[in-house]
Amino acid sequence: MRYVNNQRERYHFKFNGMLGEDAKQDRVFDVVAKDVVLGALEGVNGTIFAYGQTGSGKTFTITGGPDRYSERGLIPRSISLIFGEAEKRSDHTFLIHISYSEIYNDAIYDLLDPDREVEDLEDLPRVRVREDEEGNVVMQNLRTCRASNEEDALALLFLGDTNRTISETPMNMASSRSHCIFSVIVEARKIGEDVVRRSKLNLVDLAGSERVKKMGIDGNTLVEARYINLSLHFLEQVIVALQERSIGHSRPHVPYRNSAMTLVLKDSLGGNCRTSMIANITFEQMHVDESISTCKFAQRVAMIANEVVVNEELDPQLVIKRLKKEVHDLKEDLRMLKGEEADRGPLTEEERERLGKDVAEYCADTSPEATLTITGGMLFVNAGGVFAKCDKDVQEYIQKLRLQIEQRDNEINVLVALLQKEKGNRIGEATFSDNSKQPQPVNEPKQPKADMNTAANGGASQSNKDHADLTNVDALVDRNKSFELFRKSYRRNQAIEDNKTTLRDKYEAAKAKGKQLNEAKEKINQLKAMIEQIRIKRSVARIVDRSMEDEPIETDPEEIKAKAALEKEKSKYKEAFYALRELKKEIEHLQMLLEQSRVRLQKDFELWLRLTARQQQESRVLHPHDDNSAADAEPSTALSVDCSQQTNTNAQRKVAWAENERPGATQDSQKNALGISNAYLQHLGLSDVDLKAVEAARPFLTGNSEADRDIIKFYEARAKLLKAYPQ
Ligand SMILES: Nc1ncnc2c1ncn2[C@@H]1O[C@H](COP(=O)(O)OP(=O)(O)OP(=O)(O)O)[C@@H](O)[C@H]1O
Repeated sequence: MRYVNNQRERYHFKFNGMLGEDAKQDRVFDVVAKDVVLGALEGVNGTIFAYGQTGSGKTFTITGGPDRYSERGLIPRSISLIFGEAEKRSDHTFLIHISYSEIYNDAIYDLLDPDREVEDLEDLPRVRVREDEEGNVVMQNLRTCRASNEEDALALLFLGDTNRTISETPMNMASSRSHCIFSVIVEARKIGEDVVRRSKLNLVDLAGSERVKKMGIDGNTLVEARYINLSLHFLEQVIVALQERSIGHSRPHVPYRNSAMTLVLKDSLGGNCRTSMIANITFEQMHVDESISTCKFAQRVAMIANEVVVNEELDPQLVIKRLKKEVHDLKEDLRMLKGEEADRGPLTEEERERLGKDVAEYCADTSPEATLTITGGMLFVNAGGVFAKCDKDVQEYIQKLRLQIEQRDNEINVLVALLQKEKGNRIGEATFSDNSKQPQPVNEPKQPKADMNTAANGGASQSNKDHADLTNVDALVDRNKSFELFRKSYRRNQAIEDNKTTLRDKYEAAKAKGKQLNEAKEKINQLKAMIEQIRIKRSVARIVDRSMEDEPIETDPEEIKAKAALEKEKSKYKEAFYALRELKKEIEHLQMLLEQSRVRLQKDFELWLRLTARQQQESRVLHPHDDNSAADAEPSTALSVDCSQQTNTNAQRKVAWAENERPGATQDSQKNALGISNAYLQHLGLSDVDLKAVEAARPFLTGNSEADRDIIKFYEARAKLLKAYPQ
């Protein structure tokens, strides 16, 4: 700790590890997530959550980048590890379910909704969260979908992400203004045992932890920001309470119930859960305050000690199954001992004789090890009086079996009652649905309002209710042209094109591997047939020529050669098989990325269209006789602009950024510039909510046109001024 001018200059934090800017996603996964995910397979609950300021890379870490396969985040990597391990553990059976929810303004929404035409968040089903009598958190109305394999699980992730993208408002397009929780519910049973292990793995992407004060925001944006800050504040309160508790302060209450987010994450925070927190920070000087506050928060979280146990219990279903089998076997024994026969004819003379002999021998044998083995179909035969000697023993044994059966039946009844009660409890808490019943998310991705081609072809199906005012704008008459124009200069177009090329290459590679696989398979079959032939020939030769009988089989040079070739082909086959499997995964991932890019491109296009229309209308109103209304006035660096008389909005707009950049600008002149920017917005009837739309549009405003450059500069300048002089 160091102080300069009474200001703290240095901070020291101690964490489990630090990953630099150049850390790749696979390393992040290995360091942060791998153990937690493997724990979930062993019945230990796990949570991984990312916390940090807006834009620090939380979504990138948890879900992944939008462009490349190598940028897959913790969720797809965890899915891959879970199903890879499940396949390896052949002595276990695994049952995997997925849920995916979003918390926005303290309300929880189910992102795995396959049915509806989602246009905004309110179209998604609402989830209620409550605690049961034992304090367990119950999510009511949250869909929990079965995933039989990795593809199913990825398709569900994709479905949720697509719903998330579609339901984003322009205000939150540039950043996630909600918390998202992707959960994997694992049930593992060892074959032949009655025990089941259950665990839940949560991967949580929290909303950005700052912003309200810096942006002069109002309306929905302010409400949204308040909710985010409030829930993060409650999260902090929970962490502080837990921290105090962990260092021995007796604190009666941990305020989980203050917000939906803290309640949902109750177990992850201070409960039975192995929790990893990722503190995402930005190194830039201007974000140093947020970075320090993120580190402080992480430091507190690091001090909480959770108590983790393996969630293991007897599975009533399995016990019932085993007991039923036992009862069945006992009944069979009983029937046999009572001499009840299934429909078999009478013993033959020969059987009678043999049975009589065996029984006589058994009865004559006085040693305790004496056994009677009855073979063939005689097991259920009424052997007449042959058991007379052992009758008393048999009666006792029968009685014992009866008692055992009764006991087992009782156990079954108790377990069935238990199971019914449990089922009753679960009804209404979560909807378990078999994924196979849902529309396949991969092959039939959620269709946005209109697809890329529809948009390019006139967008007849496009909902125009928001854009009715666009119809008179010349530049927007031809949506085809507009779309093409937009697409070409779209910031992410290059990444989309690159992905298309990669996808084509991967298809080619998969085709080549498929060919290799088939060739190896064919050769394996040929070699097997060849070895078979060699063996037949040799056997025939041995029969014909008795002198060959002594020749050792293993040294047949022809067979040895064929076997070596077979081994070689088998390893080629294996190599091609695994390569093809990897390629398949990569191809599917790329397909999903492209589909998501398509959805986002369409949304961005709509937003751009709206902004362009607004710009043009603005120009027409202000310059009705000026065809070249975009002509610029020089940016004014002198703050003599009187905004009440100012009609040239371009100049008015430029004042803000010019003043912001001007060397030697004073506080007063900058505040004045901010005032002018306010007046500018007011003059146009724009609010900061609209400005947020501009902000959202910024990443894809290319800066190629003067108007675009203007908006970008204005937005940047206003953001900086607001940061310096919060209103
Ligand atoms: N490690 C990285 N490598 C490359 N790009 C990254 C990395 N981390 C983040 N980015 C990029 O930075 C931008 C912001 O990241 P991201 O959206 O993940 O931030 P965030 O913390 O989730 O923000 P918010 O809280 O606003 O949602 C994105 O465009 C993302 O692709």
